[in-house]
Amino acid sequence: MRASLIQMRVDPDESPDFRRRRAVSLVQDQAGVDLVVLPELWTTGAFAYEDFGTEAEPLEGSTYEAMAKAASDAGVWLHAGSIPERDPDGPLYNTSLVFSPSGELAAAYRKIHRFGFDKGEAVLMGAGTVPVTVRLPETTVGVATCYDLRFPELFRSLVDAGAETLVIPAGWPERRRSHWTLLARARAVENQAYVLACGTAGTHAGVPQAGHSIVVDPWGEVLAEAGAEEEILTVEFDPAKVAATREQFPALKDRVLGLEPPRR
Ligand SMILES: NC(=O)CCC(=O)C(=O)O
Repeated sequence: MRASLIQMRVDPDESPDFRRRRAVSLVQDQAGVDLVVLPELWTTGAFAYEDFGTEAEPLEGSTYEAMAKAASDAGVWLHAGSIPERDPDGPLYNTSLVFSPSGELAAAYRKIHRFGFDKGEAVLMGAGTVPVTVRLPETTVGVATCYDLRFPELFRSLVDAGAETLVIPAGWPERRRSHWTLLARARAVENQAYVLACGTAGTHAGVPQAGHSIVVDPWGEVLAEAGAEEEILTVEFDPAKVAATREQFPALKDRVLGLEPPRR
């Protein structure tokens, strides 16, 4: 299976509209791969909190339409990263969209763990509540978004639902780059799954982005890692390696669920 992670530069030099057109053309250029991944909130930037409200779109808004068409033009599965979604009856959500090669929406995932503690995304957006997997012909994909990477229990629930490949769009800052690569490898090793984690390049809202999109195999080996600038990271991987790893080193079978609370 071949996947391309489009590590887009997100900075104030271009408008969200211009970047959307650029994203369409970058996705169209990936015809021939199986899966294309874009980063988190690439229209605004994950830290451009003041733009969330103005750039928010209904689920089936302009980014949805552009990405559905780009997926079908290229004939690829497209994880289109996430958009600031305006729910007509509720708050904003950080919502990821996955399209099939015919341009149908295959999944929408509202980010569960919002970043910012008592400000930013954590107060501007609502929290999703439902983990999401998507069946591709070659593998079952579990989706998560950026800060979710820090919460292993979400990934366990995805694995319990059959996930073999974990796809994580992000807008991760340079300041915590060491956490990004460490956590991506940890999620791969503990879940014996592929991790495809796609970040952004550039600087937006004064926050330099880490880039360093990364693909990790179920043994924790890094198959490919981008640099800090805009880059398309294309990688070939074998989905059958997940079952093989889980069979040869069956640690997931040794999970003990429902532990008693610790004694004090
Ligand atoms: N957009 C995000 O979720 C940022 C996450 C982050 O900076 C971190 O976990 O560190």
